[in-house]
Amino acid sequence: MQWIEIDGSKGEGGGQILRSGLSLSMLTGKAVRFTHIRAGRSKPGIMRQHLTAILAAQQICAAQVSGATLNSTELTFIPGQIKSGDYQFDLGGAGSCALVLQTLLPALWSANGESRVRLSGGTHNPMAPSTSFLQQVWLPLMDRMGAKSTLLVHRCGFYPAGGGEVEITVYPVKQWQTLHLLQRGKLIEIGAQSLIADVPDSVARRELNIVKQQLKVEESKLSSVDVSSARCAGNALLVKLQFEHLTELFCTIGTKGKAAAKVAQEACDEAQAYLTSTAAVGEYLADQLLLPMAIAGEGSFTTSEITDHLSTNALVICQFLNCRIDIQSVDQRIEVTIQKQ
Ligand SMILES: Nc1ncnc2c1ncn2[C@@H]1O[C@H](COP(=O)(O)OP(=O)(O)OP(=O)(O)O)[C@@H](O)[C@H]1O
Repeated sequence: MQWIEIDGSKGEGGGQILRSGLSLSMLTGKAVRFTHIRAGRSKPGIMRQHLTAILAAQQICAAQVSGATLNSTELTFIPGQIKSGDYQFDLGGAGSCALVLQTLLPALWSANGESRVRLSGGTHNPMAPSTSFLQQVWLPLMDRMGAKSTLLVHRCGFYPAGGGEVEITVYPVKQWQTLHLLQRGKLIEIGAQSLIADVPDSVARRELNIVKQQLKVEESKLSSVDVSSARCAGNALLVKLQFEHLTELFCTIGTKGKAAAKVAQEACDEAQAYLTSTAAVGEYLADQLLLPMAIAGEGSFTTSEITDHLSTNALVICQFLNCRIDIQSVDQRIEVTIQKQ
């Protein structure tokens, strides 16, 4: 058997190397051996969120797996056939539902039939895409690439208790479409939403007022949403920028002891930095577009910087797929081009 060897200490050295490797192993049927998993993190090895992704991937493609335990730094994964169907997975805390879903979706899009996945965990986490980001930014772009799905968030889940409930219906891809996102086009609208769970509405108001002043947002485009059925108190501020060719969303998380003004300032700073650049795609979206574009066989986008996540993900993808990913600086922005070889 031919093995793909992935050294998890390379480049960014985090969980994305493992997740992208799993997605591609399921999709291509190639066996993979991971070593030095998350060696770049202060607590290396497989954490709860990664373990859920591994076990979910194993179930979906009947894989033979060894090393799938918490803190393990090595894993082997021999994929079998992808099966569409109904699945349910639990992150057992506030681990990111979005990251687990992103791991599984490429395989489910390539399955023969429709699938439904229910997942419990965190919906709005720091350092991960929120389910709002998936719903409003990433999945609509996947849709344009021919990969359709419907994501419902039945309950929000915040750190530390989690308990968010999401459900996604995934439809098989008939034909991948090429997507080119070189320009963002004209700004159509800026809006902001503050999600609050057992947090006073005055916190949401303070956040929204800062966004209103700094980003010049109309009052009618601001809203606070009470999501109090969440298992623990929580707050997420979402700033949405809708352009002619795509939507970007910046999400910052409010935690106990963090001032509402700071939560709002972080979101405004991220949005401002993006608005000031001429790139179409923000830094987080950039690394999350690479894999689907490589699966589609072709694609391109502009972004503002070459993050470690972007360059490391490109290396992992090229270990599995016969493609070429060019990342180069052109006119004060970064142009990323993906082509089949
Ligand atoms: N605010 C954000 N909005 C959207 N996506 C985000 C945001 N913050 C981080 N991400 C995305 O989350 C992913 C994080 O990957 P990373 O490998 O760091 O995560 P992880 O598995 O939780 O790992 P680790 O604990 O190893 O850091 C990246 O794809 C990144 O683009």
